[in-house]
Amino acid sequence: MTRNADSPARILVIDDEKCLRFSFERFLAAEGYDVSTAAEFDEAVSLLRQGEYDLVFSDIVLGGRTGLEVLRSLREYDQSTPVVMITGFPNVDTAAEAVRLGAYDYISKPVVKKDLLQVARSALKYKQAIDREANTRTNLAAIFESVKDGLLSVDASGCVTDFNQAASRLCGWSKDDRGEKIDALSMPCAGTCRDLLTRTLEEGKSMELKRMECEHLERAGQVVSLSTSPLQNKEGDVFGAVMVVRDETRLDDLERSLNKRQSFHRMIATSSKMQQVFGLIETLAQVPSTVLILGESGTGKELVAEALHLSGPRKNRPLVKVNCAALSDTLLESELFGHVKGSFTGAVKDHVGRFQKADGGTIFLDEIGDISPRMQLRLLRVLQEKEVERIGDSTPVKVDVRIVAATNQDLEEKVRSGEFRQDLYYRLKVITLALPPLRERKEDIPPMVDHFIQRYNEVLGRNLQGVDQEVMRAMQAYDWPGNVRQLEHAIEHILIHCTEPLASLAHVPEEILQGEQAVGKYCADSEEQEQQQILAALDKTDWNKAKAARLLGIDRKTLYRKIEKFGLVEPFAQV
Ligand SMILES: Nc1ncnc2c1ncn2[C@@H]1O[C@H](COP(=O)(O)OP(=O)(O)OP(=O)(O)O)[C@@H](O)[C@H]1O
Repeated sequence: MTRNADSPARILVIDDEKCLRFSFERFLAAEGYDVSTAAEFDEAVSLLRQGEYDLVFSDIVLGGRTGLEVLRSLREYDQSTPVVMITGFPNVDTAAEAVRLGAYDYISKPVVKKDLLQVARSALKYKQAIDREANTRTNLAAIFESVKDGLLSVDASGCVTDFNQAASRLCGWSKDDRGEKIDALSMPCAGTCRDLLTRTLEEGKSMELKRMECEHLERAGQVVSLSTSPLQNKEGDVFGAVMVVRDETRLDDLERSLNKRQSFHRMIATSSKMQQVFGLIETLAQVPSTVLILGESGTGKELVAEALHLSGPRKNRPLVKVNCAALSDTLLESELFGHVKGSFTGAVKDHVGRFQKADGGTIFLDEIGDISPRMQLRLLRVLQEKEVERIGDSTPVKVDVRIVAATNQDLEEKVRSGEFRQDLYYRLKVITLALPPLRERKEDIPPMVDHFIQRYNEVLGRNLQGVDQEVMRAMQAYDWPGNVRQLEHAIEHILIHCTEPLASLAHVPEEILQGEQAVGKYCADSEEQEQQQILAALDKTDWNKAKAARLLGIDRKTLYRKIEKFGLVEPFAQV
């Protein structure tokens, strides 16, 4: 029978004296209690079995039976309902005995109304407290079982006192393990949790272990976080410990796949175009063929070369990078092939070339479109013969080097115009890998912004939390002629100019706000066009070379080299 919490307390009065039953009923009912009466044992037992009582008054002598028998019968199925014995003078000892056996109290005849009501109130209060405790316990047990985390408790001696279903599922414990010492249990895992619990008991301190693979035999790859706390009494004595086992396997898997998609080596990108690039890099890394990386300046060609090297079997051998546009022809030749002492003025000692330094590994020839016809021929020989000749020494040296080249120029056009050797072009473009410009993969901008903020926070010792929505909108609207390099510079600019936690438009470089599209995308098809683009950028920026390089989206060093190559002079300096 379900009882409303507001319904009056139900009291059963058991006595064979009619007038006592009558006066008890009257006194108690007047107080608002719901009172029933029984004159003898069988009737009492039957009423008790039918209904839920909050309190029982029972005469200690009931014809041939006793109040003790009523108590015993009730306790077979109900531990909490208080029973108060009613006793005449000669039976006081029996009543006291009844209290020892589990009766709540006794009252002596003749019963005074005041005493009756007082004992009723106190017994009902006691019953309420017991019910509350039982409810709490039931709720706790329900919570204990319903939480997804595994919970386990041990006593002071390390014996398992309890664990929930999640703990059985995660750790493989069974009913039989209750009461066993945790360090004697055979566990299907590395047993890290057991060690942590034991230490918690010994040291009386809470402990935590984040994300560890627990080497569970039946749940391969299971990753859990553990936290333990000592159970202490008011005096601070440890009387046990609890452990929470959180299953992080799914999170770990998710993160792993997310990471895989968000970054590849040092590259950040979520766009499908870049996912394809990542996949292609993985495939190409396994073959020794020459790869030509194409893409506008700042798209990440150098990072692709790095990823190609690091994803393949040569990863433990050197990756040697050469920016062909940053060196003069003679210097480039000596850098690539090496020289012997005295082979030219200034060759004061032997020099090992970068091809030899890269032996067994990879050489990355950046800005390959810029090399002179003489260098083109020398390079062709290396590609054909797989050997190099040092300047001043005609003995060829065998090299085992994978060649990865990159350019932001239209090599095909250069071949047509006779600026680039066709045979070398065909040797280089065995496999081409084209990197899309940033404007064609704008979904990569938010993760890159986060990445660069994190990087420059570290470099500059700052704590920028991010950029506001307007900044992100402006960044998404902009076309980024300088691609990722320009985005990176923009974030560096923001970090330098912003001291607030969140960057706003006021901190964003002007060219992005004005949607300036620089001087046309920097991807020159001919030297003449290239020269014009560079001049336009220099003009626009009053010959501020850092700004011009940013506008062109090329490296500052490359710009200096180009200025030198084309013999460009600042108009003001000419006067
Ligand atoms: N996907 C990316 N994730 C993170 N950083 C990137 C990414 N792509 C490029 N960068 C960064 O942008 C800058 C330019 O990249 P990188 O030098 O590889 O470009 P590039 O195409 O070789 O340029 P250039 O043609 O001028 O030599 C570097 O600082 C690089 O770390």
